[in-house]
Amino acid sequence: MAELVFFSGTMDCGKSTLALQMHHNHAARGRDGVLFTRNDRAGAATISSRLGLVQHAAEVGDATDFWAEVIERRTQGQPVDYLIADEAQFYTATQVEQLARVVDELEVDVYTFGISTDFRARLFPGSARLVELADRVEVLQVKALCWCGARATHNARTVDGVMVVEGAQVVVGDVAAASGEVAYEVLCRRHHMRRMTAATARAASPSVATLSSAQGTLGVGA
Ligand SMILES: Nc1ncnc2c1ncn2[C@@H]1O[C@H](COP(=O)(O)OP(=O)(O)O)[C@@H](O)[C@H]1O
Ligand SMILES: Cc1cn([C@H]2C[C@H](O)[C@@H](COP(=O)(O)O)O2)c(=O)[nH]c1=O
Repeated sequence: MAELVFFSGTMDCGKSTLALQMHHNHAARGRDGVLFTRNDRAGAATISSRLGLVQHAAEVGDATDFWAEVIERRTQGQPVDYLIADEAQFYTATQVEQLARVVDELEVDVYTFGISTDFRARLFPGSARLVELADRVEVLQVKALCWCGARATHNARTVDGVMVVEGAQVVVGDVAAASGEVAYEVLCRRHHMRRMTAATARAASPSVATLSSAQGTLGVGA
C-alpha cells in the first residue's frame, strides 16, 4: 500500500541528503519518481544537500496541483511510482491534501522532507498539514546539535548575529551565512526559549568557546 511519509527535523540535519538518497535507491530498482522542491537555498528547481549532491527538481509554486501533475504525466505514458517532495514546509495545506489523495487514489508513494517549525517555534502550514495527514512522521537519525551538545530541536533566526523572534515566516537562508545577513542556528528547546545562541553563550561566558567547554562549564542543558 502506498504511503505518505514526512521526514522532519531541524535545518541542517540531512533531510535533502536523505531525499536524494531515497530517490537514488528507488530509481536503482527501476522505480519511476518525480522530484519536487520549493525555495531551495541553491536556487529554483534544485534539491541541494550540504554534502554536495545537487539534482534538478520541479519547482513548486502556489499554483502547483500535485494531483494534476501526476495525472498529466501518466496520461502522457510516463509511469509515476513515487514523489520526492523537499522543503515541504513551504507547501500549502491544500497541496499536502493533494499529496495525500495521490497516495490514496493513485497508489503513488509520497516522501516529503521539511522542517516542522519556523524561527518562532510555530508550525509552518505545510508541515502542520503533514503532521495531521501523514501515515508516518519520521525524525532523522543523525542528530543536529545545539552549541551545548544537546539534540537540536528548534531553528533560530539571527539578524546581524542577534536572535530575532519577529519577521516574515519565510526567509530563505542558511546556517552558515556571513555576518550582517539573516542566518539560522539550530538550538535545543531550552536555549531557543532563552534566546541563547552560541554567540550569546560565548559573550556571557567567554570560556564557552567550544562544545566541550560548554559541557564542562555550564553542563549540557545549562
Ligand atoms: N563537510 C561535511 N562533512 C560531513 N558531513 C557534512 C559536511 N557538511 C555537511 N554535512 C552533513 O550534512 C548534513 C546536512 O545535510 P542537508 O541534507 O543539507 O540538511 P537539511 O536538508 O536537513 O538542511 C549535516 O547535518 C551533516 O551531517
Ligand atoms: C527556520 C526557518 C527557516 N526558513 C528557511 C531557511 C531555509 O531556506 C529553509 C530550510 O532549509 P533546510 O534545507 O532545512 O536547511 O527554510 C524560513 O524561511 N523560515 C524559518 O523560520
